[in-house]
Amino acid sequence: MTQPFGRVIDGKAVAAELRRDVARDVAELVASGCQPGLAVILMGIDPASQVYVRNKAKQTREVGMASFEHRLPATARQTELLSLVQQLNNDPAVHGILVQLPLPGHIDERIVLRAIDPAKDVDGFHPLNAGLLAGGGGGLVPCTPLGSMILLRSVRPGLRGAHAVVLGRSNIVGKPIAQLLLAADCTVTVAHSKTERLPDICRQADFLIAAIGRPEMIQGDWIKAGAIVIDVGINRVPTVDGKTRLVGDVAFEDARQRAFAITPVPGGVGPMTIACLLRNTLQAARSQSGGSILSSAGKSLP
Ligand SMILES: Nc1nc(=O)c2c([nH]1)NC[C@@H]1CN(c3ccc(C(=O)N[C@@H](CCC(=O)O)C(=O)O)cc3)C=[N+]21
Repeated sequence: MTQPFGRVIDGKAVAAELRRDVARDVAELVASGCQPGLAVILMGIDPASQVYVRNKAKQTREVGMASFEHRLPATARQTELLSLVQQLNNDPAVHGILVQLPLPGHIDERIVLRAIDPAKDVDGFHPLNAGLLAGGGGGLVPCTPLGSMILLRSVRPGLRGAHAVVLGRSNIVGKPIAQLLLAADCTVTVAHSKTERLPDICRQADFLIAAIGRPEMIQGDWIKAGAIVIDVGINRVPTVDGKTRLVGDVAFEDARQRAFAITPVPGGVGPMTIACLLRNTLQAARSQSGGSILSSAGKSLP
């Protein structure tokens, strides 16, 4: 018998399945003479970024894509970074470009993200892709929001009419997730650090998407009975024995008691982010080896 509450959503397994699908399609594309390629630019030595880049390069090769890594010192000038982006924009072997965030303080992130060819913008951060998402689809969708939607749909295929509460309003996660939920006919509330009576708003959520970056801030009694909780937070916190461990934005064990289903950290949204990056690279390679970036316009969002 399946349990009515406390189901843990296995992001690792769903991500592995998605990567298998991507690998199969990559093989097909390679057979037709195009190997998808993903280039990552890492500037400086942010620890979270290091983990991500390591996992990503390995998985890129595992699905049969070419992986290109470019490292710049934290002190490199913005013009140097921009000319590298330009070089990758013009490189036909590169179908996807990812500039690791955060960037050092002397770099204007907005200028850099706007310099990436929107057709190669596999993070989906370019304003053209953000605009296409707001307009209902057709561009490249940010990976973490895409992965969160796939996990949500893995336990609740029909999302229509449900009240989704998104905690966080970043351009990278909160806003694009809100757009995807709206496109799926949810009623969407976007809450953030200045929101008043946050626990009460959370208690109204059929779907609670936590993307605020505060370790275990969301308490068990903020969760509506039977809600689905997607925890996007990846926070490294110290343990008693002097090591560190990863926790989400949600107090997992307490929330699990009340939720219908919940994503763990690690092993939830994180692995989906990388799998979706590969999916986006495949999509980008396809449109560059044939159609335009708008060729999938009208195609339904996840
Ligand atoms: N342009 C850009 N795009 C990004 O998508 C991006 C970025 N910059 N900068 C850094 C953050 C961080 N990020 C992670 C993705 C997956 C895991 C992941 O797979 N985490 C594993 C655990 C890994 C571990 O054990 O440390 C998990 O949650 O199960 C972690 C972190 C993407 N980021």
